[in-house]
Formats: sequence, structure tokens, C-alpha cells
Amino acid sequence: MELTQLNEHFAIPGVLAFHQTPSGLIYADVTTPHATATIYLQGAHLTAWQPAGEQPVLFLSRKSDFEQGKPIRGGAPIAFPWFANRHDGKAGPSHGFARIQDWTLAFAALAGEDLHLTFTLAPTAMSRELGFDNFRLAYRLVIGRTLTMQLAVANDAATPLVFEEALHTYYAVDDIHEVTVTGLEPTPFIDKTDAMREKPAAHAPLSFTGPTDRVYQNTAVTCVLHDGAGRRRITVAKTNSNTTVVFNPWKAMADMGEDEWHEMLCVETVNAAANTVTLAPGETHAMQAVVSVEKTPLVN
Ligand SMILES: O=P(O)(O)OC[C@H]1O[C@H](O)[C@H](O)[C@@H](O)[C@@H]1O
Repeated sequence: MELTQLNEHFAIPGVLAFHQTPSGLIYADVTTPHATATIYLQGAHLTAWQPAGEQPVLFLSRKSDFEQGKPIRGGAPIAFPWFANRHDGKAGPSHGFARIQDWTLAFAALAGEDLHLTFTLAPTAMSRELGFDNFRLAYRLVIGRTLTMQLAVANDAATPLVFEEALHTYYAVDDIHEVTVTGLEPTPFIDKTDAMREKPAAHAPLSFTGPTDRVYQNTAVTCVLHDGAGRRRITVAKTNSNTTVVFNPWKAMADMGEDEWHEMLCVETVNAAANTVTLAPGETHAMQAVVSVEKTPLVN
């Protein structure tokens, strides 16, 4: 749908409007009674969510590309049908095709004080070229004081659909050196910064002193990100996700400002590796993350 049609069909005065970047990417600007948000149609990519009275909850790189076919750095990219590199020896973009394809807005409504949006993705020329011809994706966002992200996958093939998926969320933090994450204490992990070695559970909250890229498998636990310097707590509660990935590159990436890694942490709601999903013909699978933010008192 073109920009004009989107505004004709879906705009809600004062709440939802569509705009276009000079590079041609269409995005939705959201203002609800309790939050603001921005979502790009490319990737159904949420790039901002800010409850009233809070600092932005999502990190967005100031050097991100906003170009057709290039991933946006920050916000909440959707990885599908694989996480990071493709494992079957075939070529394909990092984190799959879903984050660089244009999704379709199917539904927008203000219900109570929350804005509900649903984006869909069906097979495209790119997905078919990569061997994915029989899937349907629906991405439901509920935007308000809390944020709900739900990715539903349907298999409309006669054979099983095998996939990985991620809500690869970049959270904004004041200073990564003063951040801890709780929830993953009892869980062993694959250390991607150390040749994919399996490491034992730390039995302690996670803190950050260097490059961190960890895949925690078989965990559906709620994670809490304690942002000491920002004096707030971000809680990520998940459903139907058995993998959590925690990522900070500890240096600038090509599409990130020099020191911006100080201000971000990915705590990702994922099904990958041992938790790869096999979906029977005609079945659907819905993975969800609910994010909430609270201020924490100053401790003397
Ligand atoms: O550069 P991207 O394709 O966006 O990937 C960014 C990062 O995503 C995940 O967190 C992976 O675990 C990392 O290994 C990867 O570097």
C-alpha cells in the first residue's frame, strides 16, 4: 500500500499517522494516551517506544541505515526464519529475510488506551529464492504503558516448517557498565565470543565487562534488566520462547556511533539452536514478549 492509501485506510487522528523517509521507507508514528512509538513497514520494525514520563526504552543507532533492503540497527528487529547465520550451508542474509522485507499493515485500532497493530508477511520473491514458500507471519503489537510484541508463524505447506525466530530487541541503557540482568542465573549458555563453547550457569546476575554474545537455551524465564545509572528496571516476560540471547558488541559496529555500545543491551526473545521450531502442516506458533518499565528508587 502506498503512503496515501495507508493514511486513508488506517490513520487515527492524533494517534496514528504514516510518513515516508527521503529514502522511501514508510513508517507509522504512534501517540497513545500513555506512549509514543515508531514502526517501519520494512521488517515491521519497531524503532521507538516511550511510555509517558519515561526515557526511550529502545536503543536506536544514530548511524543506522534507513534504506530499502538494509537492516535498521536498533529497536526491535524480527529475525525469521533463521537466527544470525543460516545453518544449512546455504547463503542468506543475517537473521533471515523478514527484517528486510516490506510487511503489510492489516489492522489498526485503539482499544481502551492501547493501540493495536497487526502486520503480516507472506512469501515474497526473496523468501522463495531462499527456499521459503509456504508460511504466513503475523506480528501483533500492543502499544501503551507496556509493550506487547507477538510473532505468529503459520505453516500452510504439506511438510513441516523448520525455523528459528527472534524479537531481537535493543534496550536503551544509561551505561552498560552499571547494568545487570537477572533471570538467567541457573542457565548454561553458548558463548559466541568464545568459539561457541558451552559455558556453565553463572549462578549470579549477569553484568558486563567485555563483548557479550550469549545464547541461553531451554529458558522461558522472565528477564529483568536493571539499569543502575538510568535508575530504572526493564522487565521482559515471554511466552513460547525458549531461548534468550544477550548481546553487546563492546565496540562500535559499522552502523553504530563510536561510543553508542555504552548505551545499549540486547535481551532477545528467541527460539534458536536447540529450540528451533518444527511446525507441522496447518499449525501455528506464536511467540510473545511483554515489556514493562519501572523507575527504581535512588539507593543511598
Ligand atoms: O549485525 P546483525 O546481523 O544485526 O547481528 C547482530 C547480532 O545479533 C545477535 O545478537 C547475534 O547473537 C550476534 O552474534 C550478532 O552480531
